Amino acid sequence: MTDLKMDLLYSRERISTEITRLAQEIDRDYQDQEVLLVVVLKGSLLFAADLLRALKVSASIDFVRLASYGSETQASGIVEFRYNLETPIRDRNVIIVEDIVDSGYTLESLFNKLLHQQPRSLKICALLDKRARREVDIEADYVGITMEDGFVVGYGLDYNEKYRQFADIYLVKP
Ligand SMILES: O=P(O)(O)OC[C@H]1O[C@H](OP(=O)(O)OP(=O)(O)O)[C@H](O)[C@@H]1O
Ligand code: HPA
Ligand SMILES: [Mg+2]
Repeated sequence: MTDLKMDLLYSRERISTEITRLAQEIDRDYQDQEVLLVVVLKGSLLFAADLLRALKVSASIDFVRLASYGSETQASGIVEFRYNLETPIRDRNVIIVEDIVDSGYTLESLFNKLLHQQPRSLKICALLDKRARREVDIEADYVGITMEDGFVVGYGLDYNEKYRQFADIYLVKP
C-alpha cells in the first residue's frame, strides 16, 4: 500500500529494453577492455544490478554513497559523501552508474572527485535524465530515458526512503 498518489511512467519491460541497449553501447565502446562500475547508492542499486548482468565486457563493481535529497523532492545542493570507494581507480576505465541526473549536483561533485584520482577514462551512465531541472552543466554519456519534469519513484528511486522496491517507475502526482 502507498500513501502517495502516483501513475505508472516506465514499465519494467521498458526499463529492461533500455538497459539492454545501454549494455550494448558500453560493450561496443570497451571491446577487449575492462570497466569498473562505480555505483551511486542507494538509488542506483537495482539499475546497477541489471546493467551488470547485461554487460558482456569484463566488469568490476564498487560503491559510493552520496545523498542530497533526504525527505525533499528538491535538490538541496549539498551533497554528502557518506562512504567511499574501496578500489583505486588510477588508470582504470570508470563508469559512474546513476539512477537519475536531476539538478546534476550529485554527479558533478562525484565526477570532479574521481577525476582527481586519474582514471584512464571516466564516463557516466544514467538510467533517467531529467534535463528540465538541471542546475549545473553536466551530461551523461550513456542515457536510458530522457524524461520530462516531475518526481519519480520505484526501481531504486525513493521518496523519503520508500518505494525503492517497485519494479516499475512511477510519477508522483503533485
Ligand atoms: O542530480 P541531483 O539533483 O543531484 O539528483 C540525483 C541524485 O539524487 C538521488 O539521490 P539521493 O540524494 O536521493 O540519495 P539516494 O540515492 O540514497 O536516494 C538520486 O539517486 C541521484 O543520486
Ligand atoms: O525524481 C526523483 N525521484 C527520486 N529521487 C530523485 N533524486 C533526484 N530526482 C529524483
Ligand atoms: Mg533519494
